[in-house]
Amino acid sequence: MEPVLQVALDFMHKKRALEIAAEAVKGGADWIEAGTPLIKSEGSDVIRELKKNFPGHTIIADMKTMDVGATEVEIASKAGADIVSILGLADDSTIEEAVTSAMQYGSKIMIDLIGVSDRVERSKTAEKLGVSYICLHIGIDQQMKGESSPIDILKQIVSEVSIPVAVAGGITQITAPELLDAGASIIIAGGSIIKAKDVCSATENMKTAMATHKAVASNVAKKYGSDELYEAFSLASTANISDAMHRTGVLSGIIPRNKPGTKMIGRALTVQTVNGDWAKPVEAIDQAEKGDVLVIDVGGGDIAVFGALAAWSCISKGIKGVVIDGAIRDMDEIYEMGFPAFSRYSVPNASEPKGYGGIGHNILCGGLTIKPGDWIIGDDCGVVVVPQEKATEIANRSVDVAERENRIREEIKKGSTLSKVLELEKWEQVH
Ligand SMILES: O=C([C@H](O)CO)[C@H](O)[C@H](O)COP(=O)(O)O
Repeated sequence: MEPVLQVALDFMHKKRALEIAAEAVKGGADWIEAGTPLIKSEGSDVIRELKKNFPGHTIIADMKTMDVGATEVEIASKAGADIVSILGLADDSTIEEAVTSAMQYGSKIMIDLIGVSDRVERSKTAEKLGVSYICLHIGIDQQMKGESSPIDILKQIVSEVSIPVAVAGGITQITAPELLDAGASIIIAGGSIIKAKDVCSATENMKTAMATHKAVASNVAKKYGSDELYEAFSLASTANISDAMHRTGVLSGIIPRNKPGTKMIGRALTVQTVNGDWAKPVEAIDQAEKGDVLVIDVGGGDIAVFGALAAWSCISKGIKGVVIDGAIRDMDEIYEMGFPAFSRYSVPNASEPKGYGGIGHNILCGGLTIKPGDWIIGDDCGVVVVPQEKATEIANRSVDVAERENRIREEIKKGSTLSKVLELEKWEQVH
């Protein structure tokens, strides 16, 4: 079978999905998938609309059925689906029922291996049960933690079954060629196409990558590993990061004191002191590693513990910035030197270096606990903290938020509004 590009529409809204599907079809998409969130928000009607709008294209209903296989396949097939996805985790009886129902309504079954532990064995069983396609799938939530499609398992599945094997899960114009080389017949792409500012070009680029077996450069939907977090956080704003953390992580009352556009990214070196005592903050500078951010807990004190000479010392050491739950001084000089600084207060007066407190233990700043090594990101909106144990996942989710906003921005710029693009009134929470 010729390699197929299946574009997955994982939106909540039918109108946006249909518009983006039209752009993807223009760019050469072969198959169009009604994604699971789309079907769950709009119902099977969206499958009907896709069939009506793109009659020459194979329509996939990503039902991810887990039970009542026959009924769900009947619903999707009657709405126009040519292929219906059933979870590999479902009981054999559900898969058998789905296959029988698909034969009755003229559709086919694709088994989705998301969450399956022995994917090779399950693929062999699924083929025996009569399914037409296998889909090796790394879910979006798994991708955020750094998982990607395992080439070795793909190769094993391809060698063990005779039906076409699809791959899904964060596939980009860079990764598609190696998956085809490993034997995949169907490339399922969601984010790398539907989050692109220009969906038509992104689809064309994916088709080129598939036809030539050569990567085409693209940054959309790239996933970042634990050694690439600086790069990832540099692509997201503090607002994006807070959204990715379900609107948490914000240091309350900590205000940027920088030139507009200043961004700070680094790992926390925590310091605790008392009001006006600048000994530990200044000693911490000598203990810091390049790339650290000093985070100073002064319990909200209003006498300065940090000033311009400390800031110059930080620059000498390669420290990325300072965050103070208390007061800073010499802001005119610090502003001019471009050293990122965030604090609760800016005042002229300091006190004596007495030496209370400590360096490198858990502290409170802006109402949140900060641990040494947590990621600290600051920009014109304020400061957020990302716990180090969740940093890879939050970095990827933050970039995802930024990319989805980039796409929405393009739609607004064509003359629409945020409310219209998101169909806000229709989707308000029911109270
Ligand atoms: O099936 C999918 C996911 O479970 C949400 O419904 C996606 O369509 C699939 O993963 C493809 O999307 P990307 O991973 O963004 O390429």
